[in-house]
Formats: sequence, structure tokens, C-alpha cells
Amino acid sequence: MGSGSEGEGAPLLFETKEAKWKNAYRLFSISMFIGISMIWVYRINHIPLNVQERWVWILLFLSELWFGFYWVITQSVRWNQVYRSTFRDRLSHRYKDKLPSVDIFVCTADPTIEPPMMVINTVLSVMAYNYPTEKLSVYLSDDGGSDLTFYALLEASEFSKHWIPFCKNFSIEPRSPAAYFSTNPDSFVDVEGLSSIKKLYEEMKDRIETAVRLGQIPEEIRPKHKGFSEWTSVLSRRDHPTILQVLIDGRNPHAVDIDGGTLPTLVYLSREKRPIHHHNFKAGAMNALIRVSSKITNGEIILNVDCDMYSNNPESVRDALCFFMDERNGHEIAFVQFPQTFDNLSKNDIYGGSFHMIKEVELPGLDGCGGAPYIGTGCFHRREALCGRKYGEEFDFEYEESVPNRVQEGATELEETAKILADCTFEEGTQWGKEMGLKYGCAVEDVITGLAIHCRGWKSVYFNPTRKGFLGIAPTTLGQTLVQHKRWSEGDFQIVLSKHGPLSYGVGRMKLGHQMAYCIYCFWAVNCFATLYYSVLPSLYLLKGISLFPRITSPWFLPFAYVIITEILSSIGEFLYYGSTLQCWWNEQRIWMYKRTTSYLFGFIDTILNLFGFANSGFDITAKVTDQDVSKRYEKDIMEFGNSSPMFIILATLAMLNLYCLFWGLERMIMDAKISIFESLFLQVLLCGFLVLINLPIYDGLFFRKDNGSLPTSVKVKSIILALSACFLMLYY
Ligand SMILES: O=c1ccn([C@@H]2O[C@H](COP(=O)(O)OP(=O)(O)O[C@H]3O[C@H](CO)[C@@H](O)[C@H](O)[C@H]3O)[C@@H](O)[C@H]2O)c(=O)[nH]1
Ligand SMILES: [Mn+2]
Repeated sequence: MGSGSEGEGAPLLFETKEAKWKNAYRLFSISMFIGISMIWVYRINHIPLNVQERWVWILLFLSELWFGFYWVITQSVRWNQVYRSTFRDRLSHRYKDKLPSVDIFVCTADPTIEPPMMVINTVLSVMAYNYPTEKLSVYLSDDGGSDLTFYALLEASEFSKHWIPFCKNFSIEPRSPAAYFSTNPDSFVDVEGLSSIKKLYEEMKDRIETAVRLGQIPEEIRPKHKGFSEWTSVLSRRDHPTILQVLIDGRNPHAVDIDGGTLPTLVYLSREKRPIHHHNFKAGAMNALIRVSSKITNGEIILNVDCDMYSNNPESVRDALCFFMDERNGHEIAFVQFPQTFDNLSKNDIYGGSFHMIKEVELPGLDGCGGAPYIGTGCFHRREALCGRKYGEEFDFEYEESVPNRVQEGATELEETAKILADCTFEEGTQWGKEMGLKYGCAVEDVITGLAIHCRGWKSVYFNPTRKGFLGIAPTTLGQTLVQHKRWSEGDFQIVLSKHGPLSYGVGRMKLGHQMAYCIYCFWAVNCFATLYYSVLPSLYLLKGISLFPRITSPWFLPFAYVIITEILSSIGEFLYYGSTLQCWWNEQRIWMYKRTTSYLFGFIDTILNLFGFANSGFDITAKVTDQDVSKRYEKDIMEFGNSSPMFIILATLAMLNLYCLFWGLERMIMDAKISIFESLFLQVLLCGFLVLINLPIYDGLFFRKDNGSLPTSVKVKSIILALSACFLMLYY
């Protein structure tokens, strides 16, 4: 692929544009750096003589060193952003019947958190891609080992015979039935066609949801497919043999839709699980899929989506191929990553789930300095690169010989022979999870795998088209958001500490800018300390009336003012420029604080415990269903607490502490009524005031709200006592 002779010299299949204002930004960035350095100089030159103040001073200096250093690494992604666009017409015209085959992997892990209806909507959306069906295969990996999910997939295989021709005949978008029907397709031409397909869908939905509600498959359905008998040997979801069922065999001439068109191959896989074998979460599932699919369809390109990420754009496969098959640059591209976008975001994006800056600024920046990271879903891979081939090297599958050739086999024999590839013991003594497939032992299997691919000499591309390629479900409570970020920050921190981190293995294998860019995420966790110091110490010293920053009239005030004001203005500017709102920016600042003081702290601690063998990192699956009350509050952008998690105790304590410090500190200043005190404490008042403003939803949750999403009394009591003790210690000790 990509090296075909016919296209040499032909127009490119994709185009790359650089960001506007690049040079202006670079100048601005240099001026910021000067400002930051001046702050460091101020700290070094003004170390107080008083011993007690001295340690606080040094901690603040270390925090500022850290913030400055972190700011420097974030410049890597602002230095050279690139934006990609594709020419699908050229691709279709040039490669008509020579398009590669594509295997699509959908992962699910739990039928309660990830309802089968949602899973099959994702499956149906990718089955209906605008791509030759005989070259398209969809694999569902079910780590939940659930016959309910299997049943839903069986229903979907029947429904697809109607759905796929319907989508293609009327060119509808999006192709997830649930998403499509919820768009109120009023203007639709063929009213009868629409209502009949909708009826089929509703009936199917009804059957599946009834089965899910009852927790079992209707007896009359069982005899309809041999697959159900496999569940007799399932002891539990953690203890069962491999279940592999080819539900639609694309090679079978009878596997056709209602218009007689070929159907894509559809496969259900639940890999073997045994209590004594670690299953390595999603990475383990993906590796089993890579091997099993290599036996059945062996697509050259692999698309990986989470079960909640339906395809929103039927052209995405062709978009991705424009990169892989481009005659000049395609051969070095290992994967094409689409952004993670969500269709359940609330108006003001209270949990920062839109990842606005990551999508619009950071990922294009990473793309510009060596390659976008692999972020787990909405990513097209070259199979060979994912399997561990170095760029430019010949490739062969080591497991290829062990199983007879697929072409001579029928679906049933194929199931038997391919099954062993998903057994627990298959990976023993092999490079799977190390040099082959997705890497094990890291909470962000995706990022570490992408990094390894970059270290093997490959490039990758970030593609963010106007019509989004995939839409998923973002967490709808504060707790879930913080837990998800704990997993991410922990995983990313594990990477930098591992042998294969950007600062160890990456040296000499990656460009400096690319290493720095990865470090933005790898050092997320470390940010907790500087942020905690900064949100506690200046406020406590305000309470005591001791200044830790230059007074307003001092020339040293200028660098602080410059850095603070320009940082705020430029970040607001970026937000507005990329189409977001001021309110979203404000909410983003809040969630950024909350993540840094809780998720990152816990992520840091767990990584260290893990390193010394005291803990094992798990994979807390993010919930994709929300109860009605909670989702009503979410839609109104009301922050959801609802339990007494230790994370909330930290947040509430910090909020209370700053509230006390602001009021008592201000009160003292007013009593003293000396303008000079105000001048010297100005920045501390500002910082403390900012922290109080940002924490308004917490005071609301502690004292005013009565609903189930507010903060429980125990959190109120604990946070008040903790914050008061800190203040008294500060004042009288
Ligand atoms: O043992 C497991 C655990 C999870 N999953 C699947 O992994 C996907 C992602 O899990 P989710 O709970 O939705 O986590 P998120 O935090 O939303 O996932 C993001 O972060 C993960 C890494 O932490 C990546 O794997 C994901 O692709 C990325 O979307 C889902 O489809 C799960 O079904 C499995 O297949 N097996
Ligand atoms: Mn998810």
C-alpha cells in the first residue's frame, strides 16, 4: 500500500496546512519565557531570613519552577501545529477495486455499564460504512462474556440486512440507528420506508431490552443459534473458555441483505478467561482480536472503537485510506487518529469533557512534531505496524503457520481453528503484550502502544474533519470524570517511569519536540504538588498577614502581572478562537484545578505504590448509563457529587480553607486599615479570591443544595474540621 507505481507524480491524496500566526505566537512565547524567568530570579533574590517563612518561600519557588518547566514543555505542541485534509475522490478514482480490506474491532466489557443496545448501535454504524462490504469485517470483543450481548449481536446481524441497504439507498447520516432516529428525520422522502425500518428497529430494541431486564435470553430463541450452547461451559465472566462465533460469513454467497448485496463479515469473540491468568483488560482483548481476525479476514487496516463510539461519518474509512495510500508519504504512516468527540456534552461543558484544547491545539501540535498519539478509539492502524514491525522492515506473522489456511475452511471449522488464538495460554513465551500488539501493564495501553510505534520509526496522523468521525459518551458526573483522569494520569506517569518512556527509550528514537509533547501527558500526575502548594500556602499566609509576593509598587510585580494576565488572556483567546465560550473556559479552569488536586494526586500515589509492588492498577470502566435524576442535573450543568469519596473531601477542604482565609484575611486587613498591607498582599488576595470563586459549586453542594447530587453531611463535617484546624494551626502555632 502506498507504494503503488501508478500514483507516482499523481496529485496527493491528502494535504497538510500549517497553523496561521505561527511566528507571532513564537514571539509571544519567548516574552512569556522571559517573564517566567524573572519570577524565578525574584524568588532566588528575595529568600526571607525568618526560618518559618523560608521553607514556604522555597516550596513556592519549587512550584514556580515546576509550572515554568511544565509551561516550557507545553510549548512543543504550540510551536508547529498542522491541519490535515483528504481528497477522497482521488482515492476512489485511483484505487477503485484495489482498496484494502479493513477489520473493525469494537470492545465491550460489561453488559450493565455498557448496555447491549448501545453496543450494537455502534456495531451497526460501522457495518454501514460507505465501503465495499466484502472488504469490511466487524469483530465484537466481549470481555463481559455475556450471552445477552451475544444475543443482541445476533439480532443486529438480522437487522443489518435491512439497515445497510437503507443507509446506502438514502445516503443517511449518522448510521447508528439510535442516533439517526433521534435526529427527527422529518424531511425524509420515503416516509413508508422510514417508518417500516423504524418499526423493525423498535421491535428489535424491545426484544433486547426485555431480555436484558429479565437477565436471560428467551427460551424460544436459544435453538435458533448454535452459539448459545457455548454458555453451558461459562462458569462466570472471569472463568470461561473462548467463545468465537462467526455470525455473518462474508464469503458465504447466501449472506446477503434484502437487496441481494453482500454483507460485511460479523464475528463475536469472548476470549478465554481464567482466574489464574491476568487478562490485561482492553489491551488483552485487542491482542486476541488481532490474532483471531488474522485467521478469519486478515484486513490490512484495523479500526478500533470503544463500544460507545459510533461512527458519525460513513466516509471515515476512505478518509483514513487517503493517508495510508498516499503515494508519497503514506508508507511511513502507522496510524490515523480521529479525535474523541462526544454527543452528550452539556451546554457549558461542566466537566471539561469536550477536551477542547487537546483536540484543537495539542493534537495538531503533536501531529506537527512527530505524530499524534494513539488514544484508544477512533483510530485506524496498519496491521503490520500494530503487530510490532519496525518501519522499513519485512514483516511476517509468527503464528501464521500454526493454523491451516482459511480459504479451504467453512465458518464452523474456522471458529474451531481460530479459537485457540484467544486462549489464555496462547501468549505464554511470546512477544505479545511486549513487542507485538498492544502493550500490557499500563493503565493507558493506547498511549504507550502508540509511543512504541513511534519509537520504531513510524509516523502517525491526526485527522479532525468538520463532520466528526466518531461520537461517544463522556462521563456525566464529577466522580466519574475524576476517576477517569486518575486512570489516565496514572497510566501516563507509568510510561515516563518505564523503560519505554519518551525520556528513556525515546532518546535518539524520537525528535526532542515529540518527546516533550508526550511529556505533557506523562507529567500530568506530577502537577498535583505545585497546584496543592499554590492553593494552600499563599492563602494561609494571607490569613497571617505575611506577604509571599512582591508588593504592587515594586518592579518585581511586573513579571507576575505579565505572566498572569497574558496567560489568562491567551487561554481565553484560544478558547474563543476555536469556537468555545467564556463560560466553558471558566468551567475548564475549575475542572483543571479539581483534576490536579485529586485525580493527579491519587494517580501519582498509586503509580509509586505500584512501582514498589504495593498495589495493582486496575481499569475502572467508565459508566455509559446515567439515572434520570443525575442526567437532568447534568443537562443543567449542575455539578454532581452525591457520595463521600476521598476526592470530594479534599476538594471541599480546599474550598473551605480558602473561604476562611479570604474572609479572615480581608477582615484583618480592613481592621488594620493600612494601605501598605493591601499593597503587599494584593496577589494573595487575588489568588485566594479566584479559588473561592472557582469553588462556588462546592459551597452550593455543601450548604445550599438539597438534592441527591449534593455533598453529604459527612463531607461537610470533615471538610469544615480539617480546614479550621489548618487555619488555627497556622495562626497559633
Ligand atoms: O477489561 C476491559 C476494560 C475495558 N474494555 C473496553 O475498553 C473501552 C474503554 O473503556 P472505558 O471505560 O470507556 O474507558 P475510557 O476512559 O472512556 O477510555 C479511554 O481510555 C482508555 C485507556 O485508559 C482507552 O482504552 C480508551 O480507548 C479511551 O477511550 C471500552 O469499550 C471497554 O469496553 C475492555 O474491552 N476490557
Ligand atoms: Mn469511554
